[in-house]
Amino acid sequence: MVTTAPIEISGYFAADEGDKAAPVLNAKPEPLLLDPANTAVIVVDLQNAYASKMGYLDKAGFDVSTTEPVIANTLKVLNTARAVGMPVVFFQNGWDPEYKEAGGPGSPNWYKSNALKTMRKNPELMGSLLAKGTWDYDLVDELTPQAGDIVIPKTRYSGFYNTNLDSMLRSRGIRNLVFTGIATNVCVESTLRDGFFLEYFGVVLADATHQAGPPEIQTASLYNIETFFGWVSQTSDFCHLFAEQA
Ligand SMILES: NC(=O)N/C=C\C(=O)O
Repeated sequence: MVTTAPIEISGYFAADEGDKAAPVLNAKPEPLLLDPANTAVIVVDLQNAYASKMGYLDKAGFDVSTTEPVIANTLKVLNTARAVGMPVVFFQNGWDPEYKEAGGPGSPNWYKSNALKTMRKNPELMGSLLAKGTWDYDLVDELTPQAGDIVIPKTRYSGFYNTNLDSMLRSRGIRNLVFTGIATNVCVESTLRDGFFLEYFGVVLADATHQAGPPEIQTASLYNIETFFGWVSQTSDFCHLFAEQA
């Protein structure tokens, strides 16, 4: 028989611990069990390219004037996560300085990447956007990784594609992924979606993310995540949940 009763709490119920042991995160569409022992924080592409004035997104015409809270809130999340021993994973998106990893005209990425399109339109920018070794590729200064953090380079939007993310997570027993970063509607959503297909529970901290595009894109992406692929919460909910254990 199919039950129509609303779900009161979602999440991974560790067989040997019962369902009451784990902290419960206030989230939409319903609260989510979030055991720090099987949860990792995933910081998506908080590089100058995506979060700073004069970075790639800015140069490509996207509004980055309100990305500062993303960095400040991610910092709060990282302080909390490290204090309770949660693994922290940073992604860095980009390619080698000659853009071999970006793919040529045989790759859809060559046509859809706004960084590559911007550089083709402005050849003087060639080599400066999303190229390893440049300021654009670097993580923002405020979020310098600490000892024990995991830094994973990636060449496409999803952090699961062609990277060692899945094995890094599985080998640590991780089942829940807490997302911050830029852009909500591109690399955050792509990675959370791929995680969903691999049976990870993904939750986005909305005020620690920012969209590429107009504000309604943020709303649309969060709707998509909350309705089809995962959960949506806020920085303060995450930090308060673990404050006592930190
Ligand atoms: N990090 C991202 O979400 N990237 C979005 C666009 C791009 O990299 O061109």
